[in-house]
Amino acid sequence: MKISGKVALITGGAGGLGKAFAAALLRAKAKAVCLVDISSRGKEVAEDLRLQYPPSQVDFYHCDVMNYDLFKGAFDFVQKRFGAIDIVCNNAGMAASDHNVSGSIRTLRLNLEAVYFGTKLGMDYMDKESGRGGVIINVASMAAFLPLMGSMCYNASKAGVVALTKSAGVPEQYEMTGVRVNALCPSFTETPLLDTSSGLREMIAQLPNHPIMSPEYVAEGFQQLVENEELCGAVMRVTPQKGIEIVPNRRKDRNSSSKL
Ligand SMILES: NC(=O)C1=CN([C@@H]2O[C@H](COP(=O)(O)OP(=O)(O)OC[C@H]3O[C@@H](n4cnc5c(N)ncnc54)[C@H](O)[C@@H]3O)[C@@H](O)[C@H]2O)C=CC1
Ligand SMILES: CCCCCC(=O)/C=C/[C@H]1C=CC(=O)[C@@H]1CCCCCCC(=O)O
Repeated sequence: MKISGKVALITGGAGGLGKAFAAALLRAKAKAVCLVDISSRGKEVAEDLRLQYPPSQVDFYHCDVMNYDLFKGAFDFVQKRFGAIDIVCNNAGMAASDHNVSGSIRTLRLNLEAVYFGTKLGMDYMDKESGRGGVIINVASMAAFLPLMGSMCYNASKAGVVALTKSAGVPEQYEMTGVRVNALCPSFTETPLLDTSSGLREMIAQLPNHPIMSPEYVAEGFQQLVENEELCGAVMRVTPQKGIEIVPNRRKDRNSSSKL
């Protein structure tokens, strides 16, 4: 998809990765980006981006995406203000340690349930009948594949996002909706999230060959998932070791001419 002139909604847009994704779209001349976030910091982030990237429009919508009706309100707001939505990024997320039961349950709800809400709403608002097709990027994590000790629900939520995205992005579904759905799986990235678990930075520092990536680098992968029309149901890893790469899709391989 050509980003120029398009309208985007990004959840968790006040945070480290959300702001970098918004900036990438704005550099590519998106018409409008709406940051949807529970934190009122989103207002200043939107203001900052608006000043950096005129004449694109940048707005903030205060919302808890764990509440379906409130989240739907964000879609209505964006559509009314800017016109048909083209790009949805389900990025809002959190982490909690296994000792924290209520935090772990909240992690499952925000990182997985709200991504289901955003995927369903994205399809409802952008499909060929109500909109003009589009693309949904769901932010998972390398934790979907490499379980981090001490955060069972974080890891499970991210594995769930990968499975949900693959299901939403099967070719038969795309034929009906015209909406591509892809997952982005970054490794450790320099954002405020890294400071929410005590001792996490020390743990990362002890991992061999594990520099923390910049949000701008992860945003390069995000932009490829938006732009490349061939990617649907795709899962992208972004790691400091191997860079930006698409995980081989076994379902596609099975349907291809290869007999392996
Ligand atoms: N930073 C990292 O190392 C990695 C992060 N990720 C994922 O990237 C995504 C973005 O995280 P970061 O930018 O790193 O963290 P961040 O903490 O900077 O941003 C997360 C944003 O989500 C918002 N948020 C939290 N609860 C919300 C709710 N109920 N409704 C709406 N917004 C809500 C927060 O206010 C915050 O602005 C998350 O899904 C995270 O799991 C994935 C891999 C690595
Ligand atoms: C190789 C795996 C890369 C995973 C990248 C990622 O998603 C990182 C997320 C971390 C950000 C804040 C966290 O809390 C997340 C990891 C959780 C680590 C385990 C914390 C356990 C504890 O607090 O006791």
